[in-house]
Amino acid sequence: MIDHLLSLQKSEPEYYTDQIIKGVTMNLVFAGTDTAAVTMEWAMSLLLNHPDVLKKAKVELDTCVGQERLLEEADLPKLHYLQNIISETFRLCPPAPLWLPHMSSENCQLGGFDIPRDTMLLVNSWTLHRDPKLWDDPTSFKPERFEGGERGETYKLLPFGTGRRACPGSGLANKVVGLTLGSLIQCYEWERISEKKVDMMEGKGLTMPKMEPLEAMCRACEIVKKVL
Ligand code: HEM
Repeated sequence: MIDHLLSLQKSEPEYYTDQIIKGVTMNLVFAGTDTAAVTMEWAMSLLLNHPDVLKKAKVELDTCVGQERLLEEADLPKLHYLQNIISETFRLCPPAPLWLPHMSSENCQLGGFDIPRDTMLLVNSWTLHRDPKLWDDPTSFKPERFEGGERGETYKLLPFGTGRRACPGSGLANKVVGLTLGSLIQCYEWERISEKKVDMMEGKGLTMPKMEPLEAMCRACEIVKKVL
């Protein structure tokens, strides 16, 4: 991508300055790394607290991919239950819960409030994702609620924002999270470090980190010996 930006600098040097290129690159690194890492930490925490869900995901991976080769990007569309786990993680623990600030371009009304032009507006997807008017049993972790795919509950899920300023990295993020989480489940047997459930308290920060970093135990599966 930097190569591409540098070649654009040759044709349009006034716009693609070094400062713009540095800014775009840093923006993508900041926007794309912590968000995906936090999602995986929440997903693993939820799975460790719901071993039945973890077991079902493992069965899906063993059936669709097996223990002879590693999970690949091309496998992801077949792994519906893994995708449902990711959707349910995004619902309960959206890594960018306040999106980015938006601004009203005209006077308008929102939810019965008069909003003047040029007002900063923050959307709280954490609250929307737990609204009992929109979701059945909203605080429970139930990946099955997404079983209808696009025709099911997915349209109410807004972890990447919506509209023209929605996250341009959503496709990449879904692949990174799917491949990493899927590989962790395919390659290792996971357990909590004690009988006590993983603490799900949220810490402070733009990308909604866990208050307590996740600690877990894992044992390598057959595939790890074969591929490493
Ligand atoms: C789990 C991963 C991610 C989540 C949950 C996420 C979420 C979001 C959200 C909620 C917004 C604000 C949308 C709005 O205000 O309407 C956003 C914006 C943005 N995201 Fe992501 N993001 C993720 C990964 C990525 C990745 C991988 C990239 C790029 C490599 C990226 C690049 C951006 C950029 C550049 C914007 C600003 C877009 C604009 O202002 O027009 N994000 N993201």
